[in-house]
Amino acid sequence: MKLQELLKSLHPIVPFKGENPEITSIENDNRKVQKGSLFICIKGYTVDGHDFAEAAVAKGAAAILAERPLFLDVPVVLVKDTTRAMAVLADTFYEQPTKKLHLIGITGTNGKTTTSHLIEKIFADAGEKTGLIGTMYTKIADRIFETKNTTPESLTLQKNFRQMVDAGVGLAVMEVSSHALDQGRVHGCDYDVAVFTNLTQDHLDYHKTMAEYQRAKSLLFAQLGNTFDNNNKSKFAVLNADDPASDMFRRSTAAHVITYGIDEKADIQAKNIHMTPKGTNFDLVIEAVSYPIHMQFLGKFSVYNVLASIAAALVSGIGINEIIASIESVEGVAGRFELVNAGQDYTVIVDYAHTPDSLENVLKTIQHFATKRVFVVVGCGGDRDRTKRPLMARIACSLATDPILTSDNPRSEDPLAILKDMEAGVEGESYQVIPDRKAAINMAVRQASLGDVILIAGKGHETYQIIGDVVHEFDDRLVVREAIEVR
Ligand SMILES: CC(=O)N[C@H]1[C@@H](OP(=O)(O)OP(=O)(O)OC[C@H]2O[C@@H](n3ccc(=O)[nH]c3=O)[C@H](O)[C@@H]2O)O[C@H](CO)[C@@H](O)[C@@H]1O[C@H](C)C(=O)N[C@@H](C)C(=O)N[C@H](CCC(=O)O)C(=O)O
Ligand SMILES: Nc1ncnc2c1ncn2[C@@H]1O[C@H](COP(=O)(O)OP(=O)(O)OP(=O)(O)O)[C@@H](O)[C@H]1O
Ligand SMILES: N[C@H](CCC[C@H](N)C(=O)O)C(=O)O
Ligand SMILES: [Mg+2]
Repeated sequence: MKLQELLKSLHPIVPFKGENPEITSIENDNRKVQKGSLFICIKGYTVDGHDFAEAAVAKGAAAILAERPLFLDVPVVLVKDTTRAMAVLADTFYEQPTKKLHLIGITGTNGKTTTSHLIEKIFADAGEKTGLIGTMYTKIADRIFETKNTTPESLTLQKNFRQMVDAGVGLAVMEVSSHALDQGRVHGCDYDVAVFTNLTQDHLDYHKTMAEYQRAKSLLFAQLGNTFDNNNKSKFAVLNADDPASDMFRRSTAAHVITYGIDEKADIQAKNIHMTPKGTNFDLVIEAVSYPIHMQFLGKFSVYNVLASIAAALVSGIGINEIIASIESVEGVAGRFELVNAGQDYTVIVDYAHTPDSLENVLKTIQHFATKRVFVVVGCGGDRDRTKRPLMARIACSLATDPILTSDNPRSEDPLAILKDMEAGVEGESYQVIPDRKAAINMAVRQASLGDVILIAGKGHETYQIIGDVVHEFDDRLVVREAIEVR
């Protein structure tokens, strides 16, 4: 595509003039630039992309998009906000791929990864080629890629959507983080369905207040559009009737609103929830018709994820019986309430609970079936919301008999300082502090006996531990398995 044609999509008040090279790709990382690339300079939180423009030209960049004048041998196009412009250009360059996909976005503090996997499974079982973007990976039909962020920036996102369209994908489901909404990473995404899971404390390091965090989440619903029929497709907001934040999201959107819930009246409702050691049974009630559901997950929080998935699939036109069959066949999602069985006579669960609410939910679920001691091995991530640390420690101490406070991903912080922050919430309580995560897991395994439960919380599917700048191999599931085997 020619540079001038690409730039038209920015709708400048005065048209850009000058040279008109062929643009072969768009990049915002100089290390990925090839001959003919348009290099976009982004002023980041860590470094300023403008500082890499010269290196980009040396690698063959044909043009530069910047926020300030740069004196280089290729055309330099100036805009006020390169991040915003990048979303527009990416959408144009990749030929508006989201218009060709049925796109479902999921936001909320907890449950996004789980719900996105459930939705993906329902569509796959219905015979659709699927794509998924989220915390664990990006999946494009049968190919899986590792991802750095839960929601990538606009350039990567639109490129992935284009690859999905080219691979014949019909349904794309993605997690939409509050950071992504705040930073405009999803500008240009033409969502058909937006799903809200729940809003509880997390990420206050970034958003500062819960009101700001909620405002960021509300953008997904506001950005569903203001028309009722877009190419004859209706847009839907799927909201959690039991979460007070839904009211603001309902008021933020022109889309049709479908609610799901347990306690409050909702369009899609779960009643008579009954938990067994093997799963959860409930009655799904939709417009006075009741369907018995036997799912293999545990916990009230899992019922919410299932209801949200059912709602998203229903408004997308999948039949209720197909949806139920699919949901009932799901065994679980990696690292979410994942059982580790290595022949031991006590229960071991690895779970990704890294917020106060998720830790509380998981421990309360365990309390439903635990008859003896409950060990919890838990830490808090470094360079993340500090205010959740004492809360998580308090929850661990009040809902487990044997709390062991340890490290999660300390990142650039001192692990002992993070533990001090946690301990501030549990003065006078009885707990152990073992900063080394492996030693903490070993301790739980050494002390557990017949009928006890060990919950290893916070890292779920993660296969690494970040200490300082170093990413060490670390998988809770493998570490605990080894501990059980050598005991
Ligand atoms: C605070 C934040 O959101 N940071 C994101 C941001 O990084 P940044 O602003 O520091 O980027 P930077 O390193 O300064 O780079 C600026 C520019 O220079 C370019 N550059 C940089 C180096 C170089 O050698 N050459 C070069 O061209 C970069 O490509 C970039 O265009 O842009 C990066 C690229 O998109 C993101 O990967 C990065 O996420 C970091 C890793 C992060 O930790 N983000 C977290 C807070 C986050 O976004 N989390 C949410 C999920 C949370 C949840 O729901 O639990 C998520 O969606 O992942
Ligand atoms: N609906 C829910 N409500 C509360 N807690 C939940 C819910 N679903 C899952 N959890 C808990 O939260 C943890 C994380 O779940 P999941 O990975 O699905 O959430 P997420 O929103 O994708 O998280 P992240 O923002 O880190 O990507 C689970 O391991 C479980 O402990
Ligand atoms: N997406 C979350 C993941 C947290 C996982 C936990 N293990 C940690 O490192 O804090 C975040 O970046 O805040
Ligand atoms: Mg996730």
